[in-house]
Amino acid sequence: MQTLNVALGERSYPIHVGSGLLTDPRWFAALAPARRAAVVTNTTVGPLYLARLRQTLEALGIACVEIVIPDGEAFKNWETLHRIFDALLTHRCERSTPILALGGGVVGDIAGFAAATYQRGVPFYQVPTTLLAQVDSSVGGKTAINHPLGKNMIGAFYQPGAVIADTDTLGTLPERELKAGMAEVIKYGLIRDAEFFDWLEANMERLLARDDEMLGFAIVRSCANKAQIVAADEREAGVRALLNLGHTFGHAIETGLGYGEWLHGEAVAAGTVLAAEVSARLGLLPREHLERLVALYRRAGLPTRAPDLGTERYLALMGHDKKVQEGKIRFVLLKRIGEAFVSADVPQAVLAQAFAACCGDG
Ligand SMILES: NC(=O)c1ccc[n+]([C@@H]2O[C@H](COP(=O)([O-])OP(=O)(O)OC[C@H]3O[C@@H](n4cnc5c(N)ncnc54)[C@H](O)[C@@H]3O)[C@@H](O)[C@H]2O)c1
Ligand SMILES: O=C(O)C(=O)C[C@@H](O)[C@H](O)[C@H](O)COP(=O)(O)O
Ligand SMILES: [Zn+2]
Repeated sequence: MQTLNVALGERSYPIHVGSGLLTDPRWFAALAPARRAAVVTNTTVGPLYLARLRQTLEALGIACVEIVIPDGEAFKNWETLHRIFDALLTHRCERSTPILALGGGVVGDIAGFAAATYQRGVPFYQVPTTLLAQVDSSVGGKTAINHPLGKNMIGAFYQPGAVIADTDTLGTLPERELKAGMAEVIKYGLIRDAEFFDWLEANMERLLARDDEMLGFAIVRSCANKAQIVAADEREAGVRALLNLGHTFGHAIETGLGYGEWLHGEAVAAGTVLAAEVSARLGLLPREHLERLVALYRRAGLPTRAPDLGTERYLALMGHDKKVQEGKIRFVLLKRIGEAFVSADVPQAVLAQAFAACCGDG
């Protein structure tokens, strides 16, 4: 078991990572003196883990209001958010009633946004159950729902009171979801932690085989990287934008195909290859580095080619990116494995060349 800290002054919070946390009341003691808590989960995770969490909370004298939403990216929307508000109101949840998100990034993002806005903000706890959520989405306070025109377009920065990541839950995670989570793990290596990238190259097969020790290390190292970035730049005025590597293209893929066809991590992997291709074509990233990252994605079972939406459609979709400033799309590019930066100077011709090189069946 390891605990990290996200240092944000009086809003600092711990990230607990380890085995058996869901059944150990110690990690949930911070919820007291609440006598009730609302647990938001979904139709897949609920049957697997809600009873365990309920028992743990009951041991602390906390009764559970259970809010079970449909499963999938397509449900990270207004309608589901309203269903959560309806349930909170129907059960007379109060300003002091904590909301817990039990599930992957979809549950975490939407429950977090509900917590940020219900009665102008109630206590919030992340209990992530996917690799992606344990290494990325549960940390840092970005909460949101999707809009048909763009990913995560409506949301709030709202930090949790704690992140409780029980690594045992990864035992039931489908293979495709484990691989999708690996895209965000690899991201930390690419943007700032070259040593971690080397380690991932050395250990990818053991990670995919769910070696507990390896996965634990990867989760803690990822969270440590994210915690440092968030502590330095909570609201993405600067360095936090690097966490968006591959996302300008990736979000366009997710939105363009309709939410859910490609998993977020899959879209981020293909989007990162596009960002790396642009970087290489601009003479910024050596081709060998591009080849290394493509090889690692392949070994992780992630896509390295993007769908062929056409340059015009990509540009229109990317025009909604949250990093757009004064109408200019800002891209996260790579200088080498371990160093990324933001650039608004990507000529359209280079983008078109990168799409031609990296889209379609190849
Ligand atoms: N807020 C952030 O900083 C941030 C960061 C990265 C991604 N995200 C968002 O996170 C979402 C993706 O998250 P995700 O990859 O966790 O997807 P997800 O939440 O859809 O979960 C993936 C699938 O795994 C299932 N599942 C979850 N835990 C399980 C378990 N332990 N056993 C079996 N099945 C389980 C879910 O029901 C779902 O079907 C996207 O909406 C993305 O935009 C947010
Ligand atoms: O925490 C961040 O900052 C990130 O960018 C993490 C990303 O992995 C995540 O997908 C995030 O939701 C994207 O943020 P957005 O602001 O582009 O919606
Ligand atoms: Zn992401």
